[in-house]
Amino acid sequence: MTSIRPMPDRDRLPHALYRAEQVRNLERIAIKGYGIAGLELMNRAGAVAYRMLRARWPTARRLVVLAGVGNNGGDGFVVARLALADGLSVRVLQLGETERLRGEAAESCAAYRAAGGVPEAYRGLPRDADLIIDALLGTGLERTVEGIWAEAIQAVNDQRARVLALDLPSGLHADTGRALGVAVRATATVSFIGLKQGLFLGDGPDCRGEVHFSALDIPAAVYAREILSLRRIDWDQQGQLLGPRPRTAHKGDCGHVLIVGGAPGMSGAARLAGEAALRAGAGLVTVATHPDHAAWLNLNRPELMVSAVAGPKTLEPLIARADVVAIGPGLGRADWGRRLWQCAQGSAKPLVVDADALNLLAETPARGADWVLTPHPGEAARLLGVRVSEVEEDRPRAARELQRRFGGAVVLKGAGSLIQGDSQRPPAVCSDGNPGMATAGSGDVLTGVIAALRGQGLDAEDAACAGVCLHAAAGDRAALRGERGLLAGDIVSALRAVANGIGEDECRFD
Ligand SMILES: NC(=O)C1=CN([C@@H]2O[C@H](COP(=O)(O)OP(=O)(O)OC[C@H]3O[C@@H](n4cnc5c(N)ncnc54)[C@H](O)[C@@H]3O)[C@@H](O)[C@H]2O)[C@H](O)CC1
Ligand SMILES: [K+]
Repeated sequence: MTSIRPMPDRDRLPHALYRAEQVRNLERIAIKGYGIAGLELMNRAGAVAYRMLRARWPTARRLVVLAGVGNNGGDGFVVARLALADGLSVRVLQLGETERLRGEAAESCAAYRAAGGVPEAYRGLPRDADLIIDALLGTGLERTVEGIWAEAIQAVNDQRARVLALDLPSGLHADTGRALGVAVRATATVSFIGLKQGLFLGDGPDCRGEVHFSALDIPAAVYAREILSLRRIDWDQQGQLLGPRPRTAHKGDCGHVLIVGGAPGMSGAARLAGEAALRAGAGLVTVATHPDHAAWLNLNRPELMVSAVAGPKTLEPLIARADVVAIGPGLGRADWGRRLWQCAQGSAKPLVVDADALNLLAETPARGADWVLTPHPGEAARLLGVRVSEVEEDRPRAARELQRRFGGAVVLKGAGSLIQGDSQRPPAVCSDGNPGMATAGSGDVLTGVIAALRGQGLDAEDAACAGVCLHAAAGDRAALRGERGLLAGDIVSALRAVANGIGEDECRFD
């Protein structure tokens, strides 16, 4: 029986992500190199999807399969045939002419007919479906969805029954995660052979629902023949990079982080970054900030050390004492911020560069071997001299170009933050996180977290990957009390429990 990774929990989802062409290559190797027929793969895919839907929604009795004219549709016919054999009520609504079906898809349709099934031309969605199976489009999506295909997808999104997408939500581009016109918003997606990177990029997080995966029992040796284009990371995996604290540890062993920022009126950004660095395990944290508010910046967080800096002369000794410098939160682009940025940039210390320091870098580009840049799409666009839409159109490409031009490790923030380092490893995309984290100060918290991990000995790329995942997992923990109204300070409050692997139900104190 084909094994499936049944539950959508990220622990069992593979970390390897692929583009459509790579999955087709894996299919080709499985078929040509291991003699697994295309029809056999399709039958396995349909069987996996059918077993998964029966386990996930055992009371669903009335299924509607929306079938396209390619092999994604073929998967749908397999599901329909199995449902029919189980005595469920099932209707297959065909988009495009059934006569256009070819190869394995035509054979699956014929098997469905032989079992007593009668495909119908799509003329709208029935209102009594318990479950809709989206078998319209998979990795063969070639163009913007229009006409009756767009109407059908919109009808699926407008109705209330649960939706299981086969391989990909129809209309979602397998490589970029962009919805081409319109895409199905699925309750769950079951992906086959290779987990598609588009499920974790662009519109993917909004369309995919729960993610399930099956390799369809393709031999592991097949995967050795295809390099990853992207790797999925999460805190469950990245947390391993931080071993337990030595019993003899003292604060000097855990890194001294210097946060530089907080121009007049923007002290909160520097304060958030500093507190986040403490909560992510830094031994010492100093905030170098504007004299206007230095005296009270740490009033209710005395563990933070605060120094008023007027310019390079007062900043240099603080940089000399630090292990890592995070510059940018609330820095501003006035003369004060500019002079501090030039001073920090000229130091030999590992840097984490965020917010206005990135905008100053965009004005006077430079390369850094050992820094971590953390742009959001707007800052990335300024650094690259392009429109934001071009960054968002192909995020892996934008991250690659940023790393090529500026060096170090780059975190391209957004839904599915991307990390591109200068090692031979493929870029990484974090699958933790939620829209509640799109809130003022969230980026400042991330800057503090990455700086703290850098100060605890991780290199730029590892600190960026682990920092993004810790920040996102803390955001998910904070979102247990609701995404709307989630504050950056809530993320800070969740860091400690998540960093120590303590579950939500194990700690009821704030
Ligand atoms: N190959 C195998 O052994 C397996 C494949 N699996 C499933 O197959 C699909 C990929 O199938 P493919 O036929 O390449 O493409 P699609 O079914 O996704 O559809 C292509 C089909 O649709 C037309 N089309 C493309 N874009 C549009 C559009 N915007 N509007 C309308 N029509 C469009 C195109 O002309 C083609 O005719 C894969 O995702 C899996 O689901 C099995 O899972 C494993 C074995
Ligand atoms: K689909």
